[in-house]
Amino acid sequence: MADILIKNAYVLTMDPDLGDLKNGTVVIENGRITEIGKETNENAETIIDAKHSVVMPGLVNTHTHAATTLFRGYADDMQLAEWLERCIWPAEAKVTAEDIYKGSLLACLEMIKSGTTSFADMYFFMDETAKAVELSGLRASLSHGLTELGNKEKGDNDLKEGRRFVRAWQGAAEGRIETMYGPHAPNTCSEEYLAKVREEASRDGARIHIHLLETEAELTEVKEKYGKCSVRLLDDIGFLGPHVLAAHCVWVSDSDMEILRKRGVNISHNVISNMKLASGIAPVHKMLEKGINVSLGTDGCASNNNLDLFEEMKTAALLHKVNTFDPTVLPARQVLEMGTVKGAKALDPETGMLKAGKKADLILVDMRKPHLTPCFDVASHLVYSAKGSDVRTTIVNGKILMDDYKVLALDEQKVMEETQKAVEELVSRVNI
Ligand SMILES: C[C@H]1O[C@@H](n2cnc3c(N)ncnc32)[C@H](O)[C@@H]1O
Ligand SMILES: [Zn+2]
Repeated sequence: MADILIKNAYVLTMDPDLGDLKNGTVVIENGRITEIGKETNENAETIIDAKHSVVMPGLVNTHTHAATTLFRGYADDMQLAEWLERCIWPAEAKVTAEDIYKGSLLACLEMIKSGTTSFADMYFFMDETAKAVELSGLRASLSHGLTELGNKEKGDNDLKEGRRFVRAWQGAAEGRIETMYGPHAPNTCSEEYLAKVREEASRDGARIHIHLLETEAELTEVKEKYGKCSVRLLDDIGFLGPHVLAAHCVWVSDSDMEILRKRGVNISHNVISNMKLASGIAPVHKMLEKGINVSLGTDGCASNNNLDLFEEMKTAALLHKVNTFDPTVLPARQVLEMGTVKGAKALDPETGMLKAGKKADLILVDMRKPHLTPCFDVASHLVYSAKGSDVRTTIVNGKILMDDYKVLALDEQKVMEETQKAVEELVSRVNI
């Protein structure tokens, strides 16, 4: 007998061979999708009637700082450098491991409730985020942020901690946790340091998560220091490859894009964070045209201010249309690909698509809502009309994390109350 049988669903498989199935079924066993089709004779321990719902792959958030839910709305409407240096970093200096645990749990809760089934994170006290991922049931690619900031000793200590974390948690939580190295950015880490991180990562067989050309200031700083931009700098030290996940890539030139394409680098587009911090507009349609793997990220809640990837999909679709004066760029299906298949390609290619053999990371979106009526085209609704709060059921690794709006692994009220309390104490310590 199978574990879960979903029936009477509109199944948006994101598999080009299968397409969408009206009135379809999905069978899940041992954490994987075993069957997809119109009908099945399978019986299952749990049967989900998905009438009036869309079943689709869970969304993949390829760049965030989960625990920064702690700083949601704490410092808005500022320049990135000033925002980091005057507000975020001083606050982060006072944060405890317990705060990070609570902030991460809140992030996991928010992601489960808004249909995100896996995410890539870069932060510190990462054991705490890993514990939150383990408890919540989500899938994640986690890295300890390495910020050298001109201080060799700090760089070495960060690298030591990053290495310890990579080795301690790789494959943990029934294989739901992947660990990565997380050098912060080419303007906060030196060339030698980046080369060292690259070497350590390849020795451990770990992948790398980095911020890349988020701001014009990074472009100028790196050019002044090295006589070339960040992408060339990284390429010249053999840093780039398909094992690299680069967040932002706002200030990339045509020749940078060519390098990123050739090296098979995965890009995380963080459209709302880039808009809020006024970092600029990443040339996403050009990157997609070149065949670069561009997925979506929310960035942290300090610069978004939520983790709702439905908002991210809509905003990405809209911004690139108005930026190019071309309403045909980033159509709904392509944006859905960025939120699912392309994100999965960056984090775990065994997810992101509903297909027999893939890991069972999927969501049910409730279509019986005023703002989703009538329905001509499901893909259009998911990108332009739906919200994270329309997700009614979330399944990761074949386990139901939210069942018809009820989160099973976490006590919602308690998670919110505890984070609120922790933040009040934290803010009284920072005193700015
Ligand atoms: C891992 C480190 O990255 C910082 N951080 C959070 N958001 C951004 C952003 N948009 N750009 C650069 N760094 C950021 C975190 O605050 C932490 O210090
Ligand atoms: Zn970031």
